[in-house]
Amino acid sequence: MSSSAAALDAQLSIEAKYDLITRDLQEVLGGDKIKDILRKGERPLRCYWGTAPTGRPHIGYFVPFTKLADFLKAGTEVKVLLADIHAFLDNMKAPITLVRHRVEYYRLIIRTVLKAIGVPVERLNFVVGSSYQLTEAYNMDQYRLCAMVTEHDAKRAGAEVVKQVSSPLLSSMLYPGLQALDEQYLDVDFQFGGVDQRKIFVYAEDILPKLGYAKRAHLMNSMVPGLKGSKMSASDAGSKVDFLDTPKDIAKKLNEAHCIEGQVEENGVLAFVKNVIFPIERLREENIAGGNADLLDASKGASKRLAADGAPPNTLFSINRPDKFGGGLHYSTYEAVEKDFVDRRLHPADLKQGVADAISTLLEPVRKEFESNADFQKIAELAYPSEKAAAPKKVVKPKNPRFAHMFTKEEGGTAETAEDAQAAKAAHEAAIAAGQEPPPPPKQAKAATSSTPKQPKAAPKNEPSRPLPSQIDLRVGKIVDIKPHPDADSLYLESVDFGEPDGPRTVLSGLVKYVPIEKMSGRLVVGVCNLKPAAMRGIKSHAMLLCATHKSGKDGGVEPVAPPEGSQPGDKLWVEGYEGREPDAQLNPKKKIFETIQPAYLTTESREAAWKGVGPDEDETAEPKVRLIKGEKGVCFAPAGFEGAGLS
Ligand SMILES: N[C@@H](Cc1ccc(O)cc1)C(=O)O
Repeated sequence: MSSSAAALDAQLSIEAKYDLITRDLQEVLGGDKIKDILRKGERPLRCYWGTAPTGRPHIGYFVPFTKLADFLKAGTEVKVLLADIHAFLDNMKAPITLVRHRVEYYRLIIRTVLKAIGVPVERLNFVVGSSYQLTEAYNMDQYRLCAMVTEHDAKRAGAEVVKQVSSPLLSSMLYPGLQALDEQYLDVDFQFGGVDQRKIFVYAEDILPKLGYAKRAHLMNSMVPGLKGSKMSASDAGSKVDFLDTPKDIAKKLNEAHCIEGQVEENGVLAFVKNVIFPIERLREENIAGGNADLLDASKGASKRLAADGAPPNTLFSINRPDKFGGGLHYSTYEAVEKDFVDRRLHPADLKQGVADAISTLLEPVRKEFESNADFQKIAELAYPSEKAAAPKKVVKPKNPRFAHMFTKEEGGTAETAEDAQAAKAAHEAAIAAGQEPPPPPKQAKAATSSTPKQPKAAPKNEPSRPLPSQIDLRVGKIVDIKPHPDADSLYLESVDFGEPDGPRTVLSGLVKYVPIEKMSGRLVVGVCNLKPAAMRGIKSHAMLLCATHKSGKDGGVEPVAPPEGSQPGDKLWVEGYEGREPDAQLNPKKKIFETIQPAYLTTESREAAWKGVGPDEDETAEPKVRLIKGEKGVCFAPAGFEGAGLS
């Protein structure tokens, strides 16, 4: 520890240290344990942050990095785990032959970036997972753990972190257990990670005491949406800004970022300003105030200030706006940026430009280091050899692409109009095709300055070019009346109360073969409420019940999905991560919105209803993520026996 850092650390009160450790976090589990250790003052706190060296790290990593600085400032001993074994346990995200090169690449890039933002790297302790995970003691513990944990619990723990596939490898089930053991073997008081690690953290809290070890505390930062919205992950390239991108690359990616005028929600650019730019600049100020200005020495690889020369005092972030658009802008708080943006005094184009400049400034020393260091370049090439030869696009895997049993000819009788028939057929085909082809890539909105006169096919402004799961209106309904359809043997004719003032809706469902009428009557269901009404054998259906189809196919059974316990008719349901958006009033059949979203509906191994897809705000090559379908009261479930089922 440098003497100035030690001095600062000694000056801080216990509360101040705790506040520093926990500021900006989304969640803290076991904060009391941390306070106890601080209070006793017998030894420094110890923590670790782990990363599995898979894809190239990108600027989303800035978020945990500023926290590492906070931990150090509060006198905590910080380890950075380069979890090499985890990198291939997770569905071979890093091939075993490449993983050691990736470890070196991660080590180098992380160190270089940390230096650039003024984190005292010499105080960090880098540890490679395999350096202790192959010992006899660790392995014996890992077997003991395996003898205590069910497959179900292990899968559940990894659901948000480990890639979810239909036939999971054994390795993916070992992953969370190893991460739990790491806390013991790295001898820490707390583990820090993104809130996506929460299930693994809770699992660790449960399992370590059973193995006779102490339960650790867990600190979680929120998931910052990528520039295109949603979590930034290392394993999907494309739209993410790489730490080694040139200013030109950065400007281009920013230009394509999701940033709608006046809108704060789902705005990846504003989120970046809030979660990265201000914390980094605050760190810079604190380094100066704390007598650690040496960390900001450009000759040692630190980046420049993001406040313009001559900006008013306290400025942390300046936007170099041309005079003709009102001139430079200078901000000392994120709130002020947000306010200007909401009040439309700050235009998206200027914000994007300002953020692109800021990122370029932050990354300049990183690129310089890379360009002047032949070893660094060699490691990058070894770690990511075929990077330039475009990697094959990942395909969204087939996921029971069976479309609604009510709309197809065999199940639902004949559709009445030619248009309905065509829509149903197209829907069916789209559902099947979704298994073979990824959805079309998002179209980039043209910059405001574009000289292209017209783009007839382009999606209107503010509207995503691929459907959003939130466009589907999912609601809790109650079957208040049910009888067989007078003219179609396979259909029930139901009255379903969706809590609407106009009374219940008429709904047709092709469930006669699968669910006895008495089990349907009075049941709470999940309705898809904004499909264009479709007539079948003379009666129009005004919603569709979301149903699970057994993983072996319809012969295995079809059952309506249940809304969360305690739900009321009319309660809204949504796909996790897409809450708070208004669904379309009615889905335009020509846009095939439901048809694109539906094939990615499924149930998890614990029967939770979910959507496993790639949002329009994500890179289309990203791994589809499992996001639960839920409401205020909890998650929607399929009945027993419908694990890993399709939903339609
Ligand atoms: N699970 C972490 C990586 C990690 C691996 C092992 C650990 O002990 C800690 C963290 C991630 O998703 O990036």
